[in-house]
Amino acid sequence: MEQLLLGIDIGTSACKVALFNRRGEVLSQSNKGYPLYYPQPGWVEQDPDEWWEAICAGIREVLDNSGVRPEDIAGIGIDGQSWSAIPVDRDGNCLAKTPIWMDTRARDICERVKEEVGFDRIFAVAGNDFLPSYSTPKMLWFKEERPEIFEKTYKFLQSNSYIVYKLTGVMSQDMSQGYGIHFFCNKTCTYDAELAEELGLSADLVPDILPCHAVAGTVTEEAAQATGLAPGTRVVAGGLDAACGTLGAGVIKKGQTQEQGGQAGGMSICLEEALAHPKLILSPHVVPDKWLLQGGTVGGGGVLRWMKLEFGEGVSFDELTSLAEKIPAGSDGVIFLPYMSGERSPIWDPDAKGVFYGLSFDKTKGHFIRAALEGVAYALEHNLRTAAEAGVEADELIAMGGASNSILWTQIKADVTGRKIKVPTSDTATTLGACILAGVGVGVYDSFEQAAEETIVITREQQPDENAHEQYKKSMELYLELYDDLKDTFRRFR
Ligand SMILES: Nc1ncnc2c1ncn2[C@@H]1O[C@H](COP(=O)(O)OP(=O)(O)O)[C@@H](O)[C@H]1O
Ligand SMILES: O=C(CO)[C@@H](O)[C@H](O)COP(=O)(O)O
Repeated sequence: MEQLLLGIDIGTSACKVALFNRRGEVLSQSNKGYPLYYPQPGWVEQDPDEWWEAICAGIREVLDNSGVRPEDIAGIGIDGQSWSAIPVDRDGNCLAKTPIWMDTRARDICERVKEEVGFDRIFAVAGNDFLPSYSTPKMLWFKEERPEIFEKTYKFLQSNSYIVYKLTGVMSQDMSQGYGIHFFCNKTCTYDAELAEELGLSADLVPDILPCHAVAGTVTEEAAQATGLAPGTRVVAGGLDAACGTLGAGVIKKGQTQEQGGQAGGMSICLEEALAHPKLILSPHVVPDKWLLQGGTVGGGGVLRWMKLEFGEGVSFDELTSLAEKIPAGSDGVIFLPYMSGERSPIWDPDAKGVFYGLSFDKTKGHFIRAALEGVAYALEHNLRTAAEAGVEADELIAMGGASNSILWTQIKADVTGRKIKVPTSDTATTLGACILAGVGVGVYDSFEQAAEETIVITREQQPDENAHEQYKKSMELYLELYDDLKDTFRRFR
């Protein structure tokens, strides 16, 4: 009997479900979208039960289209977007929409708590700054602004944990997503109960911690009814989407670096120690005893998705990006600041705005598209330079996410960063990473190294062009200067 593995990715724009064989070949996959809600300026939230509905439909579609026996699925791995704060009661009922990773509603709480508890005390445990995008401030927001919900809250769950619960009835917290909780010690991967109290919370509000590849539970009869899965199928704890994508891109050794091309942008540099930087993001890798020093930007693939929705008039991504092919590197001086919901690393400015600079009558739609693609690449380079300040040098990049489908965009990132970019088989690195976790957890693979060896194939490599890189050094200076010149304006007119 072929041992199959099912990967589920709770992305920002959609959930992806993919059925893999042990060689990492996709037998069937589905993509089911769900809405984002923007109820107030700075608020971005999603409904976990809409995630669940989409995932049930996605699993059924994959099972129907593949024709496999559900019993042949040896394990299920789930990865999800970062920094949720899903309040659930004792019966696991979701009590409210969750603010997602772009949401900055808790910004005032962050400023107050950092005053009261102190940056150093928090950073010493978390290895991350106390910023509104993270889960902890969102838990405090529920406590202070929605006490009627907070009082009924038994646990706050992460995105993947909520779906693990819906499948198995078990509430868990995986190590990689622990980084969203500031009383989770990134070095020891344990809770600091004292810091939880100092922050005004309790470690009892989050589930027990599991390694990402540990079996959290098995599919219940109820979940089997909802999905078509076989009852008893093993489900592992899973992890952070960026970390699973990093694993699925084959980044499991020190210095290897993932380039993130989902809605969010950024990178993850694999480390063998918990090396923090106040302007970057530290999380455990989903691979034990490894860590990821991450740059997480708001404007990743989502910038192009927004342009396609608002200005694309039904064209495909490739048709849209083809307009940029004819525009020279640097977009004839047009610069785009991709700060479309404030910006996370390395500037951490919730007031920052998206900006197109350098327009004149001779500029075309192609200039807008190319400047947008380049702006995302400048944000990536800004994070790589920040990591270098911490003594962490990223060498070659390995691309993942939907944006890695674009040869032009990948070339622009190579030219801006001056680094070679390798692209694995397809943009299913995130679901493949989730499946590798399941495969190691249930014994299909003996190790992560063996799994990566068997499943990950690099299909193309893109080298930086020296002339373009020289041009981009100048554009990068202008990009950085524009933000420095505008940041006070962003704040005064927030
Ligand atoms: N062919 C393409 N060219 C450029 N960008 C693409 C292409 N296909 C998808 N994308 C981008 O990839 C993003 C979706 O990637 P995905 O990894 O599915 O993100 P998420 O998991 O965050 O939903 C979209 O924002 C879209 O802009
Ligand atoms: O914040 C991070 C990682 O630190 C992002 O990875 C978000 O989790 C969104 O992921 P995508 O939906 O863009 O894949």
